Amino acid sequence: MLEISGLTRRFGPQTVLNDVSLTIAPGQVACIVGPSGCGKSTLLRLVAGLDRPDLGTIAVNGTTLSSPGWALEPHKRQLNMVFQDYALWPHMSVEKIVGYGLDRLDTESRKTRVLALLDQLRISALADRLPSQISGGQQQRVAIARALATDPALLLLDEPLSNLDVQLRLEMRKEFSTLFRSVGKTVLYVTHDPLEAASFADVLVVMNKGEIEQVGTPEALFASPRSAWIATLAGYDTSIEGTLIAHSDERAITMQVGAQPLHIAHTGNSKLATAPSGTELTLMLASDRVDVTQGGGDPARNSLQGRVTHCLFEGRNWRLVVDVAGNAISAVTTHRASVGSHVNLSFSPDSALIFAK
Ligand SMILES: Nc1ncnc2c1ncn2[C@@H]1O[C@H](COP(=O)(O)OP(=O)(O)OP(=O)(O)O)[C@@H](O)[C@H]1O
Repeated sequence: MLEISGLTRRFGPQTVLNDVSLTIAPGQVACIVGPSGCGKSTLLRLVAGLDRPDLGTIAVNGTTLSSPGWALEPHKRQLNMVFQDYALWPHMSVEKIVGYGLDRLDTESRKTRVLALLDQLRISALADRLPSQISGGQQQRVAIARALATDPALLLLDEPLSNLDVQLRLEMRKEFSTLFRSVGKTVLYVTHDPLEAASFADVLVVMNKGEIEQVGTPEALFASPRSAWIATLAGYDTSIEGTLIAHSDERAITMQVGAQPLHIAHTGNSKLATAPSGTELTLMLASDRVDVTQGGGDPARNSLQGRVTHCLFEGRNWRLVVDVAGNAISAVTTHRASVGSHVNLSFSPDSALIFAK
């Protein structure tokens, strides 16, 4: 169990982590995602003991690792870290690297443990090779085997797949989902790729500007995203900016988009219910759930009028880019539309998300 409470880290005037609290249950795989610079690596480094917090505490399985004014040295923490560049010692064989932290074991036990790990990571055939004699994906496995060798309570991984090509990254996602479950470790995994994270995480931790924005299973998060950034990940790939005119009820509003009043029924957003008129809003839609019909029309609920600026063939469908008061809205249709033509865009309430800025 990893327990982080009120963690704050400042660098000069910049607060990089602000009052971050998080609990990860034993054996869970938690992936930290968020835009570049939001503080993901800083959080991982504080847990690893490579940096010290200004405020807050960190504990693993009830043992305090860090509290105000006090920090356990990194090598005394029951955890190991896998770095982005693997950090393998170039002059050692794979077998020596993996067994490096096992000097408390006798030679025979050490060999047995190392061979079992090499087997688990499917790199037994590479035991005698140097890091320079194996591929990036294999180096990655060696780094993980080394991190697991001392049986840590917590495994930390910082962007472990970012140096691999796309195909290998997809392969490794599958392997990670099996590996993490089979070793039963609590895992804290940082990545800038939310879909990588969602593919095997038990818990997604979304950070933004040094704070935790949302925590939950990937399915729960994508079903009810709390921010426009998370909504983008959940497939809401096109957006419209406007201003709140009025609430009709808690699930319907009128939003001014350029000269058009847009009446929107939506699935509810508690923050929106209290927003005053004049609030800037972002309406997010999924381009494959926007219906396109030809010609203008009455500005009915959940419909907008615009002009086609691009019509792009995508193999099976057409992607239209439609200008609505300066917003480039994307919509996927089964038929072509002429550039310059006027179209009506409509969407159902359950495919619209609205965020107040
Ligand atoms: N030692 C440091 N001194 C000053 N500022 C730092 C230091 N380390 C990190 N920062 C700043 O803290 C912020 C968060 O950095 P961090 O590396 O944690 O972000 P990140 O979310 O991991 O980003 P990325 O996805 O780009 O790796 C950044 O603005 C960064 O410039």
